[in-house]
Amino acid sequence: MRIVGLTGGIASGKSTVSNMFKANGIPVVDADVVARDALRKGTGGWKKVVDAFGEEILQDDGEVDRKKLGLIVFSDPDKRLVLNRLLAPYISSGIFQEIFKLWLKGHKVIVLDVPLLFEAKMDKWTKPIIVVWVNPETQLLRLIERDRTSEIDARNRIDAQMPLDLKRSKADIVIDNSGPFGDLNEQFCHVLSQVTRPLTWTEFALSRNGALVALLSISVAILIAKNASS
Ligand SMILES: CC(C)(COP(=O)(O)OP(=O)(O)OC[C@H]1O[C@@H](n2cnc3c(N)ncnc32)[C@H](O)[C@@H]1O)[C@@H](O)C(=O)NCCC(=O)NCCS
Ligand SMILES: Nc1ncnc2c1ncn2[C@@H]1O[C@H](COP(=O)(O)OP(=O)(O)OP(=O)(O)O)[C@@H](O)[C@H]1O
Repeated sequence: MRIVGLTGGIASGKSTVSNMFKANGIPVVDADVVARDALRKGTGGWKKVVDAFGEEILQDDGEVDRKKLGLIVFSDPDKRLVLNRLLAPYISSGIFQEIFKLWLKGHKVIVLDVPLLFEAKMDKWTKPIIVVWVNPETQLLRLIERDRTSEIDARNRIDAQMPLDLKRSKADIVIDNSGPFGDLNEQFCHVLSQVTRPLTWTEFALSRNGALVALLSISVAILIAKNASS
């Protein structure tokens, strides 16, 4: 199974690109959805976060007030680190469960949409890595408009992530989403054909699966040689 990594900055257009993959029959594991489930009332993640941040982050119904928690952690790097550390095990195990389910269903290509793919070091599990890039002015405007938030909060959220230009430098494929939807569509068609084409022998040999097959073949060859000589 090929796991394609999809990442980018906040409001750079990852979900928009994810929806395009889904519309083309490619399943997407969305880390934001997994992270939301990890913070639902009564879960292990919820208990740890309430213990650390106090009941004042809760709404009347006991669910976490995400807006409130967001304002706290996006303006304080130390608190954000605490939240990240508390939720990380639940998020990674949730992501692997989702991947496993899709593997059992026999999917050949899936997309892993993880905003913090590089920060969480999950990039080594994905190939190719697609980075959705957008110019800083457009990113800020789209974020303020979509989340109906203040410029300060939007800037805090952008600054909470690895710089988008650095992410772009680590990408196998870059989608520039600074233009209109039509431009994005055009780039997406090209990307879709790239990620759905079969791997070349060289790409396969250099992949983890290739290394695994090589290791197994060598082990079998050694076993056969040992049996033949005894
Ligand atoms: C702080 C929370 C409650 C704010 O919730 P809110 O509904 O306002 O935002 P939402 O979850 O939809 O995230 C929106 C975007 O913010 C960015 N973001 C989220 N968490 C983080 C983080 N810890 N660090 C940097 N950026 C983040 C991502 O680009 C994400 O796509 C929430 O983001 C959260 O629980 N974050 C910690 C879990 C996490 O790391 N999620 C990212 C999945 S890899
Ligand atoms: N090419 C485009 N032209 C105009 N608006 C766009 C374009 N691409 C995305 N948008 C809008 O920009 C906003 C951010 O896009 P989207 O939600 O896909 O970003 P994201 O990277 O998934 O964000 P997050 O990290 O917060 O999950 C949305 O309101 C979306 O409709």
